[in-house]
Formats: sequence, structure tokens, C-alpha cells
Amino acid sequence: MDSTTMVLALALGNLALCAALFFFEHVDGRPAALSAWGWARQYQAAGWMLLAIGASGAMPEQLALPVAYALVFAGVTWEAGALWERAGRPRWRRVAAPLLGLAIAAFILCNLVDPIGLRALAASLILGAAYLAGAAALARGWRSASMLQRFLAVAGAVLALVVGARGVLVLAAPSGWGWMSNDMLRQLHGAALYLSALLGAFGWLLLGRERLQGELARLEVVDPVTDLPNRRGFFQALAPWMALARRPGQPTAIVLFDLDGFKRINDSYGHPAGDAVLAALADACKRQLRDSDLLGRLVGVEFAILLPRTGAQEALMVAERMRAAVEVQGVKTERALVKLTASFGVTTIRPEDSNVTLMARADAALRAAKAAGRNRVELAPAAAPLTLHEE
Ligand SMILES: Nc1nc2c(ncn2[C@@H]2O[C@H](COP(=O)(O)OP(=O)(O)OP(=O)(O)O)[C@@H](O)[C@H]2O)c(=O)[nH]1
Repeated sequence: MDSTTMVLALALGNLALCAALFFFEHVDGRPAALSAWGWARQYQAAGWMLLAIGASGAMPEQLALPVAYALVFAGVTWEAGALWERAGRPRWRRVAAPLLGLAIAAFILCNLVDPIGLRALAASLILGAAYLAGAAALARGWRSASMLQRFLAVAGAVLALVVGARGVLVLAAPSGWGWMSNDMLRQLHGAALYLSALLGAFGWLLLGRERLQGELARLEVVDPVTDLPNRRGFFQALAPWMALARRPGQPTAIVLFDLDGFKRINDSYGHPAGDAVLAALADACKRQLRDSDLLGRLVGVEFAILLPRTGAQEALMVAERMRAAVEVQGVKTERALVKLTASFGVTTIRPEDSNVTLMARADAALRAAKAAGRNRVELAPAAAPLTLHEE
């Protein structure tokens, strides 16, 4: 492929990606990383297009070339920045903007001094460095990263090295190095640029999809308002402790609690304020527990706590501590400081328990606490009540 065809392919490829990206998740408030990536692609498309125009003679090359390269550099820098944004570094612009300015100035200087060797060196080193920065962002959190993310990090780094190597070799060995002729290296360089553009685009889209799938899977077991395990998540965590209760050993306790008179919070301050109160209370309750305990939101304003290796008396103390914590915890809403109380039912898992009988017993104790005036803790009676509610 000659260089004009290659540049045109890069230009058109990037334009097609831009068009697809324009419609991808095109909603208000799109994520910052996606928006940075969108700009990155626009800059690159414009840059490669301008290079193709300059190479075709439709515009003086000495004018087209510096502007085109500046746009391409901005594009690859912003693309790396989008990856850092995605990796949780929203301030990447502070580093990227001055570096980009320096890179463009260095490139223009090299182009003036030696428009063949030095220019190729500067261009390939700048592009290689930007691709490498993107690969480094993908490699962050390697241990917990998905296989796709790891592959993109490694492939990105290898391509970045190929892109960077070209300029070094053009300067160090203008007529090639061993069997690696200059022409072959140029072809390799073009292929690496093209693959980087393709991998960057499809990798980005697939990473977005992977993240979305992960979030959906999380929401199956996590309540989005309080960030606590939801009913399904809580019962999943409870399962091994139910099995363990059939073997001799330390008991496991369950505390069920329900906020008192929560309806008036919604009625007085609105549902969003109610959500904020729920989230703040969930946080306060979580702080009262040990790492091995588990707080979950079962339904509405009813929560459950799993207390492994805890007997009834100790569980009563935990519930009492939690009751006092809820009572003193004021939650600031826009209009007022909201104070709440909660009622608690406590029981331990018995060998013969199923989820239904266990929860029925805890629920009966909780109802008893409500009936006795609320803001109280009740221990379930020794004999299991038979009012079951389906899980
Ligand atoms: N803001 C908000 N409110 C919720 C949510 N889930 C349930 N609620 C409300 O919480 C209230 C729970 O009402 P109940 O438990 O029946 O009664 P209560 O007013 O808390 O009074 P008690 O008899 O003491 O339980 C209802 O008004 C629900 O609409 C939620 O996720 N967010």
C-alpha cells in the first residue's frame, strides 16, 4: 500500500468510526470518557483527511502537513486521555494539554530542521508515546481487569512500540537494518497505525459493553439506592450459613428491621429526599457492623443483617446498638433535618430452618416490636410462629 492510500484509509476509517460514534449512546449527559473519545476520533479523522489532501497536491503540503499532524497528535492524546478518564483519572487534561503543546512545537521544529529523518522520528515517537500512554491506562488494575482489557493493553503497547520504532530506524539506519528494509518498516508502521485505530475503536465499544453487562449483573444483587445487597444478594450470601447451621458449632443470627413511619418522610419531603434518607441511614447502619457481618435491603424500608458466629444475646446487643444509632442519626434533606427510628426483630438460624421459616420468625419478632410501640428490639420466641411470608 503506498503512503497516500494508507493515509486515505486511515482518514476514511476514522470518519466512519466518527459517524458510528456520533449515534452511539448519543444522549444528554454522556459519560466524560466517551465524550473525550468522540473528540479524539474527530481530531484524528480531520488530521488524516488533511494529510491525504496535502499528499494529493490539492493544498500546499508545507501548509497542510503541520496542521494535519497537530490534529492527529491532539486526537491520539485525547484518545489516551479518554482511557485515563475511564480508569478514574478525570484530571488527565492537566498533564495532556501541556505535553501536547510541547509535542506539536517539537514536531514543527524537527520538520523545519530536517523534513525527512527528524520529522519521521518526531512523528513516530509522539504517536508511539500517546499509544503507550493509552495502553498504560488500560493496564491499570491489571489483576482485576478483564481478559479483553488485558489484551487491549498488551496489543496497544506492542503497536505503540512498532509505531515508535520506525522513526528511530529512519534516523539511525536510513537505508534499512539487516533484512528489515526501510520500505518494509514503513509498511509495518502503516499497518500498526491502522490496527491501533481499529483496536482503539472496537476495543472501546466492547469495553463499554463489558462494563454495562457488569453493571447489569451487579444490579441483580445490589440495591441501587443504598448500594447494599438486595433481597436476592442477601439470600445468596445467607445460603452457606443456613447449611452450616445444620452442623454443630457457633450459631448465626439474623436481625430484621424496618424504619418506623417512613411514609411520612416521602409525604412531607418527596420521594428523592426519601431515597437520600434511606442511603444515609444504610451507611450509618453499615458503620455499626463488623466486616464479616452483612447488611441487606430486603424490600421497601425493611433491612436484614446476617451476623455469622453470633448468638442471640450478642445479636440483641448489636440490634440495640443499631437502634440507638438510627435514633440519633439525623439526615439532612434540603428542607429539614430528618430523624427516624426503626424496629428490630432478632433470631438465630435453627438446624431445621428454611429461608421461609427463618424470615417468618424474624418478621414475627419485628411485628411484635412494632406492636409494642416501635423503636424497640424484640427477640423471637423459642417456638416458631407459623405465619409464613413467601420469599
Ligand atoms: N423514598 C423511598 N421510599 C420508599 C422506598 N421503598 C419503600 N418506600 C416507602 O416506604 C414506606 C414504607 O411504608 P410502611 O413500611 O408500610 O410503613 P411506614 O410508614 O414505614 O410505617 P411502619 O408501620 O412503622 O412500618 C412506603 O411509603 C413506601 O412507599 C424507596 O426505595 N424510596
